[in-house]
Amino acid sequence: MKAINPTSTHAWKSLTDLSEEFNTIQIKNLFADSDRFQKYSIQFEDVLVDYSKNRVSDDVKQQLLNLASECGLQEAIEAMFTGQTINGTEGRAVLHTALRNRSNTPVFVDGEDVMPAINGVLAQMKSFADQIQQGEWLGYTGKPIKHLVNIGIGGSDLGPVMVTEALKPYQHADLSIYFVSNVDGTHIAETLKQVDPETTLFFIASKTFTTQETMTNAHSARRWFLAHAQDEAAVAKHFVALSTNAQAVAAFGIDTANMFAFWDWVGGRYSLWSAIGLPIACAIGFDNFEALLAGAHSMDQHFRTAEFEENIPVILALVGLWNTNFLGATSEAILPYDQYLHRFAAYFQQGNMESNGKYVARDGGKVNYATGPIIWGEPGTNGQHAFYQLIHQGTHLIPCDFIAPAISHNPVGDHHPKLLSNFFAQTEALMNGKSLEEVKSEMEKAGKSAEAIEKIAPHRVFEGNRPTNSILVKKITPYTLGQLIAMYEHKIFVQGVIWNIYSFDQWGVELGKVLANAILPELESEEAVTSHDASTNGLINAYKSFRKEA
Ligand SMILES: O=P(O)(O)OC[C@H]1O[C@H](O)[C@H](O)[C@@H](O)[C@@H]1O
Repeated sequence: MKAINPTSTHAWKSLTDLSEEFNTIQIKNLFADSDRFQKYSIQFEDVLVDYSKNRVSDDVKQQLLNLASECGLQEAIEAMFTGQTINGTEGRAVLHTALRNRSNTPVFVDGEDVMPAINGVLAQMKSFADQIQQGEWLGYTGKPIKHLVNIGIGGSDLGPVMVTEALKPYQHADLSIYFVSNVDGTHIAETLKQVDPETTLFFIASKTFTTQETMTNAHSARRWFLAHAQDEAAVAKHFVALSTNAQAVAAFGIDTANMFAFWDWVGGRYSLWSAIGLPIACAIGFDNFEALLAGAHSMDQHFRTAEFEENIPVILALVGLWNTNFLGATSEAILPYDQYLHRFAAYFQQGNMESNGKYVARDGGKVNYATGPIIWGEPGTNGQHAFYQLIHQGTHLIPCDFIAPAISHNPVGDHHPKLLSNFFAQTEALMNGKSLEEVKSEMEKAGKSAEAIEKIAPHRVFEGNRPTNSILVKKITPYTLGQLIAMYEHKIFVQGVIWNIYSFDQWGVELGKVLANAILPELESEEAVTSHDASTNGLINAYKSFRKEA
């Protein structure tokens, strides 16, 4: 992959020039072009992406496309899909696309086709998920499994949580699923209260099988289980491992026959397509899991082959980059108008921020431009009654992605048209705003006094001109969800390429882990510590003093 400082490109300079004009240009005025919606929206199968409500013109778009070319995007895409070592700091390929490569064409890593191994694990997953779904996998007292408990954190938690929540309408009626991630004992304790050891299956999900939180929760679950089962041999019926680390799995006491493998070229936050997806397959059935893979594969094909100007992930990435690097946005909100997608923003908080939250460029120098934005969001309409105030009238520019299905899984009364009317209205309001004149005339019509109008009217003005993308899908199915996830994954990839950073490592999470391991033994004794700065010493010593009253 080329290592190019994007600010040194011709396109970056042109975009900088254009940004002066586009910092003040009114999006609503751009709609004087009656073809704008057609020109600035892309439909791929049942996914429609409308980016017309952005401060984007043909010139801006052309320069953004030039930027992508100057930064070697096409070569970078091919490098990823063909298994080249694009994770430069860990010396690894990045092949979540191979996990869902339904065309089954060979994909080589170091001269070896990875598809047979992927297909082997998928077959193992299918056989296991079928047994769970059909009530054939029995617990130590001969009863079928009813409760699925995934123990994992980060990429070994967020994907399966988000997907199983998003696809709840597809979940087997006799199965319930729980997720334990936090090392806070409350998480495992409250979960274990809800399940029955005779009918519970634990998935110990960890790429490394060394993560402190997961191992601590896994040991607690094992102790709890053995307190009931009183038989080590029963563990094999109730614990499976999803990992790349067979040695650590065996050391934990899980038979490697009950291990579902994946590989170091699967990043944690891109791993739901791998064995990490086993709880998904068990909850919604393997056919639906395969449909999820197929949806992602279709988006992969689109991303790899569509011209950049008609390429959804490329366009979303470029528009996001324009907002971040040229129009001053520092965050992006993901706002699904679908209750089932309530963990979607949280999922991409990790996906995006752990991938592109980096200030070190590929050559080891410090970047001189903004990289990954802060990602946040909640489902509409809840967010409207919480934080939209700031999006409409705050001092920060917050580009928003609105996501909604046209068809609801729960067509109750007029809920869905009401939900969607809010989606459409918000994007319109964010763009159009409301002028002082409009507010004044409304207040006059409502019979307000001149004095009241003078005082209140400015507070009721909306500047508007807030950029939004609208992503409308026909229905949230396993297939379209797979498409949406892959769409955002590739958006993140494209931005990382242009920002000239390594999107597939996460060194920034290490320091805190190391320091916590140093502090843990210091918490054992009651003696005051003096080994840190005054604040850290003070906090540790206050903790030791408070806990005496426990
Ligand atoms: O799957 P594991 O090895 O347990 O890792 C779980 C998570 O923890 C790490 O600290 C990383 O920040 C994440 O990228 C990863 O997904």
